[in-house]
Amino acid sequence: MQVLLLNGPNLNLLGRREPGIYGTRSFEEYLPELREAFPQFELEYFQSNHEGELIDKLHEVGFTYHGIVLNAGGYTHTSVALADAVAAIGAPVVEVHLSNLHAREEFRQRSLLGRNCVGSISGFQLDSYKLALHYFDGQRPKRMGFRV
Ligand SMILES: O=C1C[C@@](O)(C(=O)O)C[C@@H](O)[C@@H]1O
Repeated sequence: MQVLLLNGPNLNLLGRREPGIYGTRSFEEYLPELREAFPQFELEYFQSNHEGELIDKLHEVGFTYHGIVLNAGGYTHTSVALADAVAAIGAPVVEVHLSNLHAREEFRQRSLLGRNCVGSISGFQLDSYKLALHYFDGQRPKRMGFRV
């Protein structure tokens, strides 16, 4: 089952960018740990600093993948177009953030995407992604008590 991990602007600098807020590990460092923890999923990772590329990626996988874990970075708070793309596709999207948005500046406390997502996870650093994948794991079809 395919799941897309989609990161938006500036998340390519994780580990170097404001480490007091976002931690000291890059996403590339974390990814193998995530893949090991969830061997049941085929995890594809895509990052872009460009709004249109993020939208194109959502369109590309949004009608075939099992789910999408989306950290839209700053676009979370500004992008109607990205929010529309999340609403347009069929795959469920879980919004994630490393930092606890509720404990930050007021402009970060509003997500334009949130209403179109199945849920939002914020504040658990890189483990926010793990928690999102646990949600998708719980959504897998089960038969006779065994995972299929
Ligand atoms: O780029 C980011 C990262 C972020 O999405 C997070 O993961 O905590 C929070 C956003 O407000 C910020 O613009």
